[in-house]
Amino acid sequence: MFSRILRPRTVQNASELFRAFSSTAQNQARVAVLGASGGIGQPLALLLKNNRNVSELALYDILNTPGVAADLSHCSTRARVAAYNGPDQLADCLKGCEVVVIPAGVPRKPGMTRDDLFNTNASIVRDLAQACAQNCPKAIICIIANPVNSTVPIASEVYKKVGVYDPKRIFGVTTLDIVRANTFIAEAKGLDVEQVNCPVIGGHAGATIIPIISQCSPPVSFPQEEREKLTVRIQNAGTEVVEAKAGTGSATLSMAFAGARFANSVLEALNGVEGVVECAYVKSDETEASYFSTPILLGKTGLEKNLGLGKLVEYEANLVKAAMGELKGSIQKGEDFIHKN
Ligand SMILES: NC(=O)C1=CN([C@@H]2O[C@H](COP(=O)(O)OP(=O)(O)OC[C@H]3O[C@@H](n4cnc5c(N)ncnc54)[C@H](O)[C@@H]3O)[C@@H](O)[C@H]2O)C=CC1
Ligand SMILES: O=C([O-])CC(=O)C(=O)O
Repeated sequence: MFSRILRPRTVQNASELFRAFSSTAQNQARVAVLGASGGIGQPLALLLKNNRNVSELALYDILNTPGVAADLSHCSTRARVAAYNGPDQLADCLKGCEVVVIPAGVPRKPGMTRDDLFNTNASIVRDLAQACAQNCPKAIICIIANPVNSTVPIASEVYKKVGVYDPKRIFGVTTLDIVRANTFIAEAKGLDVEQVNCPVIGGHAGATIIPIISQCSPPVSFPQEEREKLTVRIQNAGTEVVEAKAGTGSATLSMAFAGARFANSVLEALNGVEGVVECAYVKSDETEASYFSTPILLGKTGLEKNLGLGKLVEYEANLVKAAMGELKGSIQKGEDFIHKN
């Protein structure tokens, strides 16, 4: 039985990612991964296969899902695995799903911004969101595909068109930014990374990634120059990986880790666990940008309560101000794409 109560404004630590595997889930869910054969999709599917909150794992991609599913299905965990290959099988994949995770789309190469992926990924997310809206309108949708600042508005506009929009059920996954902030802060301060919890708000691209180090738990402090360096490192961490991978892709393993953590938090909240909090990019009234990531209390129908920005120090408040232009532009671009296509 679940008994853990998370304090609001906290996020889960790393060891909790695997906790569901050793606990007894009350309700198990059918979970789909769209883009399951990819660099993120495969390790994410492995982590979800290992999660006791998952009864059925529906793997969809435009290629190679039979092989991925056959391989995964031999793991001696309870989740049943099924492969769905190509658009003709997408509807069957989605029927009955309570949670859908979407890492489908092309990754960056060195020199590209996340926004440079828009031309390819916007239509991928549009088509997948439409299938979700038609086949599992009540499912919680977790969007990993970049540019997240635009793909979440894209999915939302598609749901509006289909007539099933519920902003409490559509999330942009920014968990990797929190995972990175926790890791870098723990390294800098010699802390146990599993005890560190630093909210990251805003969006998921460059200057829109805003670590709120002043709200870190346990409290940490840095001289201003060091705080700025740490902030910039968190903002550029995706690029750090893109450059290290030298043209072969972007973060996959750490993203699978982060995506599995977010999906597990959603599943636990669906199961009635109270006090589950994650930062995520959602429809929001917290700032002048109509989508914004803040700590979110998750519940049985997705977003239960937006916990807001909390108290910011001047440096952080200025980062929020500086992010507004880019964030609003990316949101508008996503919405326009659906209105014009
Ligand atoms: N939100 C975040 O923090 C992060 C987001 N990403 C983003 O995740 C996305 C995926 O990255 P990777 O897995 O590394 O790429 P990848 O290229 O290794 O895998 C993408 C998969 O999507 C599949 N795909 C393409 N079109 C599809 C469609 N219409 N329907 C279903 N599947 C389709 C491909 O066949 C491929 O298997 C990229 O857009 C990347 O920028 C990556 C890291 C972090
Ligand atoms: O940097 C990228 O393109 C992939 C990503 O979103 C991340 O690693 O944060």
